[in-house]
Amino acid sequence: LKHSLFLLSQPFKLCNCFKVIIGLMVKSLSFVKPLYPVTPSRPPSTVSYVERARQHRWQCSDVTFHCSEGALRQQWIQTIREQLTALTSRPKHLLVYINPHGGKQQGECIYEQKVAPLFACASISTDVIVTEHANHARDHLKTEAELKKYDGVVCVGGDGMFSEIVHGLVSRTQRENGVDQNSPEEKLVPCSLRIGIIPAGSTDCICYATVGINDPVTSALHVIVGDSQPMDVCSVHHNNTFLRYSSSLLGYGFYGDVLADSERKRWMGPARYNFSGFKTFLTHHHYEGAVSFLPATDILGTPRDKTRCRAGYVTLPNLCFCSIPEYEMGWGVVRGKFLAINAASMSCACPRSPKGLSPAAHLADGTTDLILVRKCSRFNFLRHLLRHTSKDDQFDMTFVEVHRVRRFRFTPRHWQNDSELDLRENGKQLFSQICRDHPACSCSPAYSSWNCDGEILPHAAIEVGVHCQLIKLFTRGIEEQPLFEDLANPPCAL
Ligand SMILES: Nc1ncnc2c1ncn2[C@@H]1O[C@H](COP(=O)(O)OP(=O)(O)OP(=O)(O)O)[C@@H](O)[C@H]1O
Ligand SMILES: CCCCCCCCCCCCC/C=C/[C@@H](O)[C@H](CO)NC(=O)CCCCC
Ligand SMILES: [Ca+2]
Repeated sequence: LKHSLFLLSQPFKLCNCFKVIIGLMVKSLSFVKPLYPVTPSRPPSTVSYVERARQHRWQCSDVTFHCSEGALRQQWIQTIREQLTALTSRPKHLLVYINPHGGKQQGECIYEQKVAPLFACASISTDVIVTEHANHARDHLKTEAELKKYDGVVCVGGDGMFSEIVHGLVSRTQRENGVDQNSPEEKLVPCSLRIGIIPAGSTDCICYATVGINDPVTSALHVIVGDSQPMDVCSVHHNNTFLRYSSSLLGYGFYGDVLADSERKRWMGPARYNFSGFKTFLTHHHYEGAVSFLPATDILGTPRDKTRCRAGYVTLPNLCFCSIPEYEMGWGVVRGKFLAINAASMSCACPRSPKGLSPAAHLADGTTDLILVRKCSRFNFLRHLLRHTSKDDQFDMTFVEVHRVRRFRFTPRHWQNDSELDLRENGKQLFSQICRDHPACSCSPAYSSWNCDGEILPHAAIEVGVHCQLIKLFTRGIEEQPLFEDLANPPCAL
C-alpha cells in the first residue's frame, strides 16, 4: 500500500506515464453511480490527479475507489492524506488578486469556474481580492497584506496585473530589508513568496513563456503541485531614481509606439494590438540615440543559439548583478537611428509570436537580450517582424544586431535635461513632439516611449540592470515535448 501511494503522490515517470495526485474527496453517494454495492457507511472515495495532455496542457482527472472493507478504506484515505500533507513544496494558503478588467474582462468568471474548484479539491485555502482600480493589488501587497499567512500570491489577469504583483512584492521585500530601490547599483533581495499566474489578459506573455500555453486550468495545476521557477527581473532607473521593474519586454521605438497608441484603444480588447501594430508599422518612425551595454561574457549561451530555455535547465552560478564601476571597462556603445530597441529578459513568447522576440533567452540566467533594429526600409522591417511569427531567424539580417547583456543605458540623441523630463512626468507627455531638426515638418518625433511589460514609461533616457532570479513563479518552465506525443500518456491504470 505504501509503495503504491508513494508512486501516486510523487511526480513520476513510469512507462512514459505521468500522474500526480492533487487531492482526495470522499464523495457523497449521490455524486457517484456505484459499480459495486455500497452502503452509506462506506461511500466511494475519489482521487483527483494531474494528467498531461497535448501542447503543454495539463488536465485534472478522477479515479473512484470502492472498498467493501471499512478499515482498509480508512487506511487508504488516511495514508493518501498524510502523503499529501507531507509535500511541503505545495502551497496551502494563497492570496489571490483578480483583475476584472484585463483581456476580455473574464477574470472573475475564469477564477470562479475553472480555478477555485481545483484549489478547493487540493485543500488550498484562499483570500480573494477583486481589484477595484489600477495599482490596487500593488499597493495592497506593498503595505497592507499580511504576507506571513501565505505560501504564495496568485494573480488572475495579464502581464500588467503580473507586473503589479511583482512591484508590490519586490518593493515590500526591499523595504523590509532596508534596500534602497533608487540606487541602480544596489543588489536587491529576492522575494520569498512564489507567484502564480492565471492567464486572463491580452498577451499573457509571462504565462506563455514559462508554461508553454495560456490555459487557466494548466496554470492552476502547476500552482497546486507546488512547481517553482526562478526568474530574472530588470530594474529601470533614470538619474538615480527608480522608475519600474520589467520581467519580459522593454521596448523603445516600435513596441513603445504600439503600446502608446493601443492604450487609447483599450475598449477594443486584445484586438487593439493588431490595429496599433499595423498603424505603427505604417508610420515607420525611427529614433536616434546611443545604446551602451555591458555584455555578459561569463556565460555559455548566446542569443543566436538553437537551444531553448526548457524545464530543468540549470544556469551555472554567475556574477549576476554587478556594480557599474567594477565593469565599466567592458562596456560597448552603439549609436545610430533605430526603428526598435528591445530588451527581452525572457523569450517573450506569446500566441502572437510562439517562439518570441528572443527565442534563446533564458528565464533565470541574469541577462537580457538587447536587440537593436536599425533604420531600414518598410519592406525589410516587415520581413524582420514577420520572422517573430515564423521559424526563421529574426536576427539574421544586416540591420539587426543582438547582444546578451547584464546592464544597458539608452540616451536619445537630442536629450537635453530634466526640465523636459519633468514635463513628461507631470502628465504633459510629449509623444507628439516633432523632430527638432525640422520643427516645421512632421517627420519622426524626437522620442518614443518605453514599453515596460506593457506599461508606458514616459522617460526616454533610462539605465537598466538585470537582477538574477529575483522572483519565483509557480511553474517549472516549458517542458520538452515528447517526440511521439501519443505515447506520452498511454492509458495507464493507477
Ligand atoms: N480593477 C481595475 N480597474 C482598472 N484597471 C485595473 C484594475 N485592476 C488592475 N488594473 C490594471 O489593468 C491593466 C491591464 O491589466 P492586465 O494586464 O490584467 O490585462 P491586459 O492589459 O489586457 O493584458 P496584457 O497585459 O497581457 O496585455 C494593468 O495595468 C492593471 O494595473
Ligand atoms: C505589421 C504588423 C506585424 C506584427 C508582428 C507581430 C509580432 C508580435 C510580437 C509580439 C511580442 C510581444 C512581446 C510581449 C510584450 C508584453 O510585455 C506586453 C504586455 O503584455 N505586450 C505588448 O506590449 C503587446 C505588443 C503587441 C505587438 C503587436
Ligand atoms: Ca534572462
